[in-house]
Amino acid sequence: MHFTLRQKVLFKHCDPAGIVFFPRYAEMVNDAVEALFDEALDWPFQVMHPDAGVPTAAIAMQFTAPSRHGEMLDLNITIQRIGRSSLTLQTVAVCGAETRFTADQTIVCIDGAGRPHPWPQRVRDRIEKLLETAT
Ligand SMILES: CC(C)(COP(=O)(O)OP(=O)(O)OC[C@H]1O[C@@H](n2cnc3c(N)ncnc32)[C@H](O)[C@@H]1OP(=O)(O)O)[C@@H](O)C(=O)NCCC(=O)NCCSC(=O)c1cc(O)c2ccccc2c1O
Repeated sequence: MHFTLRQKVLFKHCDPAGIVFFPRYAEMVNDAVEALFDEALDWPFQVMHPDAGVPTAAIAMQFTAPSRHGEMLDLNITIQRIGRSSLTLQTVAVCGAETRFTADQTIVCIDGAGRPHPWPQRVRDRIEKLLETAT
C-alpha cells in the first residue's frame, strides 16, 4: 500500500436503504486519487490543469460488504504499474478489518489537447520511489 485517504461515510453518500450508493464509491476513489497526486506526488490537480490531466481509461469495482452512515473507511491505494503514460492503481476500501470495495483502475496522463503524454520525469521519479516502498 502506498497511500491512504480516510473518508467518513456521510449522509450525502447514502441511498434510502441507508447504505452507500455505488456511484458515491467511484467519487471516493477519485477523491483518493486526487489526494494521492496532491500529497504524495506533489502534482495537485489544480496545478495540473489546464495543461495536463489524468482521466480514468478503465475501472472495475467489486463490492463485498455494505457501508453505513457514520462509518469510517480507509481507502488504501496501491500503485501497481507505471507505463509510458498510464498508471495502474488498486484502491481497497476497508472499515476496520472488513473490505467494503475494491477498485482496479488505469489512469492516463494527457496533455492539454487530451492526448496521452509521458509522465513528467519529476512525477515518474516520485511514483518509482513510492513503488520501492510498499507497506
Ligand atoms: C485515456 C485516453 C486519452 C487514451 O487515449 P488512447 O486510447 O488513444 O491512447 P493509447 O492507446 O495511445 O494509450 C495510451 C496509454 O493508455 C493506456 N490505455 C489506454 N486505454 C486503456 C484501457 N482501456 N485500459 C488500460 N490502459 C489503457 C495504454 O496502455 C497506454 O499506456 P502506456 O503506459 O503504454 O502509455 C482516451 O482513451 C480517452 O480520452 N478516454 C476517455 C477518458 C475519460 O473520459 N474518462 C472518464 C471521465 S474523465 C475523469 O474521470 C477524470 C478524472 C480525474 O480524476 C481527472 C483528474 C485530472 C484531470 C482530468 C481528470 C479526469 O478527466
